[in-house]
Amino acid sequence: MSRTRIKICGLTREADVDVAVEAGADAIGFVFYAKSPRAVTPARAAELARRLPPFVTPVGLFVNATEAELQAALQALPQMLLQFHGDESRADCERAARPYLRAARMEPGFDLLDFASRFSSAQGLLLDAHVEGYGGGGKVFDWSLIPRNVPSPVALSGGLHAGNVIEGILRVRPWAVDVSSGVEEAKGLKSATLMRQFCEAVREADARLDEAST
Ligand SMILES: O=C(O)c1ccccc1N[C@@H]1O[C@H](COP(=O)(O)O)[C@@H](O)[C@H]1O
Repeated sequence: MSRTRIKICGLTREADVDVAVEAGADAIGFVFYAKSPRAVTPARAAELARRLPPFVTPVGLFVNATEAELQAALQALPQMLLQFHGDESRADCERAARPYLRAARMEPGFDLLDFASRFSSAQGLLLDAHVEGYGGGGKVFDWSLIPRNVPSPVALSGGLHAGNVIEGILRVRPWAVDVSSGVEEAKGLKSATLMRQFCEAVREADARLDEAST
């Protein structure tokens, strides 16, 4: 049975966390990047993460964070999965000795297979569109740029919403999907309706994959 994992990223309010969990999110992202409109402090992220039930993973998103910033966030939220979304090297990603996702900023000419081999210690690769400001831009990239034989689990991201995620899943067959601006009513403020619609669309895509395989 297909079960595409769902990550909803950039949550800043308790009510949004509760709806995301109830709608079926497997992971909730907290943005530790001060320039993002969705940025939260480590203390605030820890407060929000206290609402998560077992088996829903908190994910900390970093963009070129300093060692002190990374450690402060890890101290507040020791159980989180790390997501590196900037220009971090493999050594940067490994320095905390924690499981991590590495974001690849997809654009024509980008060699994803080379990137995957450079970041083979990542738990998975998160494929996002190349945008100014590193991410969260709501931009879809050309999914045909993704080779078939990516050796790591792939989280498809970049401009996803309830209206295009079914097509994304059917075409790319990712391990997970990740969404931020596509489920927002305003930057950093998630919409309960859009989050529910997004999760329902993912389940619909899974049902279609199962139907196609019988
Ligand atoms: O959310 C942000 O503000 C952000 C800032 C810097 C880097 C990444 C960011 N978010 C991540 O970007 C992708 C795509 O987001 P969207 O759905 O296109 O808005 C997603 O993985 C977020 O986790």
